[in-house]
Amino acid sequence: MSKISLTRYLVEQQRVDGLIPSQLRLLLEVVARACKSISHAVNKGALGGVLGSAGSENVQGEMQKKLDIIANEVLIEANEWGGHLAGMASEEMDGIYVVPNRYPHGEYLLLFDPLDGSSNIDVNVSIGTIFSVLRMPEDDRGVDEGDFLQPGNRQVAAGYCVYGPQTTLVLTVGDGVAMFTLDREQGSFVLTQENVRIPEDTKEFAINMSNMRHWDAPVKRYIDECLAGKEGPRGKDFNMRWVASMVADVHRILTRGGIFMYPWDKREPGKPGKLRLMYEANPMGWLVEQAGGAATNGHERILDIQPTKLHERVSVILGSKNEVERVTSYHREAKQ
Ligand SMILES: O=P(O)(O)OC[C@H]1O[C@](O)(COP(=O)(O)O)[C@@H](O)[C@@H]1O
Ligand SMILES: [Mg+2]
Ligand SMILES: [Mg+2]
Repeated sequence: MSKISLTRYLVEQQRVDGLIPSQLRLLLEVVARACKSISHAVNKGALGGVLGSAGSENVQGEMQKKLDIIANEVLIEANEWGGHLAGMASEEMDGIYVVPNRYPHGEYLLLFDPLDGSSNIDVNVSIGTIFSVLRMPEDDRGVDEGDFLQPGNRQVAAGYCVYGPQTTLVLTVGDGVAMFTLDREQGSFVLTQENVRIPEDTKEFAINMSNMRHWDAPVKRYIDECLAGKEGPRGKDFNMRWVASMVADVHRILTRGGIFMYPWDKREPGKPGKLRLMYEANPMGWLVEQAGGAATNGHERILDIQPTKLHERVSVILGSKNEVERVTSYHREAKQ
């Protein structure tokens, strides 16, 4: 059987199934090319001089790694000229990036976390790029931050690329989830799995356990019950995994199920959570839902949250449907 490249897959989505317009297909091809180029940079590691700190801070007050900045530049440069875009927003940029001369051609807005899992870059553990595509509001004359503040249920495409033992691009345009593996010899992404499904039940959870003493009661209750194993109320033993790269943890969940949580905690009570809504939780939440899973902030569906600012943070609970519903119900009960 002949291999199906990402390009052919997208052309089929456009022509045969009429699922995406040609402009969105081209945009996604440009994003994939940028990811390929980031993958090459990641692979060079110390040989390419790309490891280590950049010595600067981003808008969130986090130290930037060299690769955070390189990945951001690769995505901006690739999409500035090739992507039917009106504007871009990134974890690594304070404000939005208005694509020059976009009007009337820029139909879309692209948001990304150029390099997710920054703490893993230097130690050669999986990292990735997360992206989300929104439509540019039509009646608008100029691009401003307000145009980006759309809930996740308005995304037209979302995905990530994980740079691990393999480089894998995972994509949804609202018709299920497909995975593409980078064939380095051919230089192209090849379809390796379609109709990805997350099992509804799981015995595996992912959470940073070192924050346990700071959690809220519903999260503590859920994890306590998992830890109690066969003898506890769940009647089964659980396993734990925490890569500390959301892309890698979500990739595992899309591959074999599980629940991922980065909940609100008492360390910084004013912040809803650590992860960012627009370019981490929304794209991951949509991918997980498209694969039959669920994603909430403990109280509501992530995709229904109306953002109020670009770098808004959110509490995240996502993965196998029955587990996410259980944690969400514990939050509901605690509120009553
Ligand atoms: O350091 P911790 O608390 O384990 O947090 C890990 C989480 O932080 C993140 O690395 C945040 O992403 P960035 O690296 O893009 O800031 C997630 O990928 C991951 O789930
Ligand atoms: Mg991130
Ligand atoms: Mg990042």
